[in-house]
Amino acid sequence: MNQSKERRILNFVLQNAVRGDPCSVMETIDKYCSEKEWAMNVGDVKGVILDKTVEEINPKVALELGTYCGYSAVRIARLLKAGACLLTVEFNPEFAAIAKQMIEFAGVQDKVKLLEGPSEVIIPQLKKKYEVDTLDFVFVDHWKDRYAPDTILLQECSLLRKGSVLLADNIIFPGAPEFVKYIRNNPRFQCSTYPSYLEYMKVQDAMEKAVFLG
Ligand SMILES: O=C(NC/C=C/[C@H]1O[C@@H](n2ccc(=O)cc2)[C@H](O)[C@@H]1O)c1cc([N+](=O)[O-])cc(O)c1O
Ligand SMILES: [Mg+2]
Repeated sequence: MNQSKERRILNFVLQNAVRGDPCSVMETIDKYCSEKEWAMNVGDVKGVILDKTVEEINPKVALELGTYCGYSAVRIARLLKAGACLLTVEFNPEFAAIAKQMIEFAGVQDKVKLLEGPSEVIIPQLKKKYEVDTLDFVFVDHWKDRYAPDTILLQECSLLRKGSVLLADNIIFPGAPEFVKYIRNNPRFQCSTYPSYLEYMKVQDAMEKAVFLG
C-alpha cells in the first residue's frame, strides 16, 4: 500500500537533512512542504513567533498538544536549556511513530517525551504519571475544537500557575472560534494576538498568546 504523506516527509528528512541538527531538520521539512506537499506544520513564518515566545519564557516544563510529524517539537526542544523538557501529545499511532523518528534524527530526544493518547486522557495524567507540577508553556496546535475544553481541563488539573503561557496556532485559519471567545472573555487570562500567515501559504492566520493570571 502506498506510503502516507507523513512518511514521505520523514523519508525526505532522513535523506536530505543533517542528523543531529534541528535547524537542518526544520529547514528540510519546510522545503518539502513548500515545494512538494503542503502539510500542517507550524512552519517557518509562524515558527518565528513560536521561537520568540519560547525564548522569552525559557520554560523548564513545556507541553505541546498535537505532535503530528514532530516539526514544532524539534523547533521548541532546540531552544530548551539543560534540564528542561517538552511533553508532546499525539494520539495517532502513525504520526507518533513518524514524530519519534523525526525527534531522534534531530537529536533532541533527550529533551522530548512523546505521550501517545488523546489530550483529554493525557492531561489528567500529567501530575501523577508524568511527575509534572505545573506547566511553564503550552503550545496548542491539535484539533481546533479541543483548544477550549483542554484549556479548561488544564486549569481543572491545576497544571497552570500564575504566569503560565499558552500559545495557540490557527486562530484565523482554520480558526478556533470557541477558544477565542472563551479565552478573550476570561479575566484569568491576559491575551494578545500575533497576526501572521498560514504555513507555506499566502493566507492570513494568527497565533494567540494567553498568560494565565492565577
Ligand atoms: O487541523 C489542523 N491541525 C490539527 C492537528 C492535529 C494533530 O493533533 C493530534 N492530536 C493529538 C491529541 C489529540 O487529543 C487530538 C489530536 C492529531 O493526531 C494530529 O496530529 C490544522 C489545519 C491547518 N489547515 O490549514 O487546514 C493548519 C494548521 O496549522 C493546523 O494545525
Ligand atoms: Mg497548526
